Amino acid sequence: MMPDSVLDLDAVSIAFNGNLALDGLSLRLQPGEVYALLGPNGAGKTTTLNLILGFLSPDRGSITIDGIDGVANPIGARTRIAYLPETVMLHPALTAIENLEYFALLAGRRIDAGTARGLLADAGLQGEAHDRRAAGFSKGMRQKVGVAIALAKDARLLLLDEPTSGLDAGAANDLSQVIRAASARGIAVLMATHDLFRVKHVAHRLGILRGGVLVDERDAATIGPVELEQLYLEKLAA
Ligand SMILES: Nc1ncnc2c1ncn2[C@@H]1O[C@H](COP(=O)(O)OP(=O)(O)OP(=O)(O)O)[C@@H](O)[C@H]1O
Repeated sequence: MMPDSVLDLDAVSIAFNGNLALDGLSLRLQPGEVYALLGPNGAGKTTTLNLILGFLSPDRGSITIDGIDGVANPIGARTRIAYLPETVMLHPALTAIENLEYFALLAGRRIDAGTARGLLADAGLQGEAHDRRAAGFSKGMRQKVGVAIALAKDARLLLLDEPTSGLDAGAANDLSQVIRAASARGIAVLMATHDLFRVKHVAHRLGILRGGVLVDERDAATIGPVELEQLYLEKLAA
C-alpha cells in the first residue's frame, strides 16, 4: 500500500451462494480524491461499500482504510469513515444543530453549538435551517447535515450511495459543492452511482464496474462529451 492512501482495496473478491459478486477488485484513493464507482444494477457497487464498512468480509484480498486493516479491525477502520446512505436518517424531533451534536457524540466527539454552526455552514446548510427540526428537511438538506457529521467526526473517507437520485438540479449542484468542500479538506470521497452525467463534473476519477469486475477507469478531467456518451452507451446502458 502507498503510505498516504486513504482507501486501498487490493484484489478483493466475494461470492454469494457460489456466485462472484466482486472478482479481484482493486481500488486506491488518495486524500481529497473524488471517485465515482459506476455500474448497472447488480454490478457490485453496494457490495463494495458494505465491504469497506466492514459489514461484509471478503473471501480474498485486503481492505485498508487510513492505514487500518478493515478486515481484521472493521470497528477501528469505521472510525475513519462517514457513510451517507441514499436517505440520511436524522432524528426528526431534533434541530440540525442538535442532530449534529448528537451524531458527533455517538462518534465520540463532543462539539459545542458554535462549532456545530460552523460545520453546518461549511457543509452548505443555510443559517435559517440550523435551528429547525429535521422532520421537514429535503434530501439535499439531510445530506448537508450528513456531511457536517462527517466533518465533525474527522472522517478521512466519505462514502455516498446513490447521492444524486431524487435530487433536483439545484440540490444536485449543492451536493457537488459539498463534495468539493470535503475534498478540499483532504477527505477522500467514494460515490456509488448510476448517474454518470451528473457525477462527471465532481469526480476526479470514474470507475466502471460490471459483473463485479472493474472494466474501465478514466480520469474525469480528460474525458470529452462524445467519449462520455460512448462510455455510457457501451458500458452502462443495459
Ligand atoms: N447478501 C447477498 N446475498 C446474496 N446475493 C447478494 C447479496 N448482496 C448482493 N448480492 C448479489 O451480488 C451482486 C452485486 O449486488 P450489489 O447490490 O452489490 O450491486 P449494485 O451494483 O449495488 O446494484 P444496484 O445498483 O442495483 O444497487 C448481485 O448479483 C446481487 O444479487
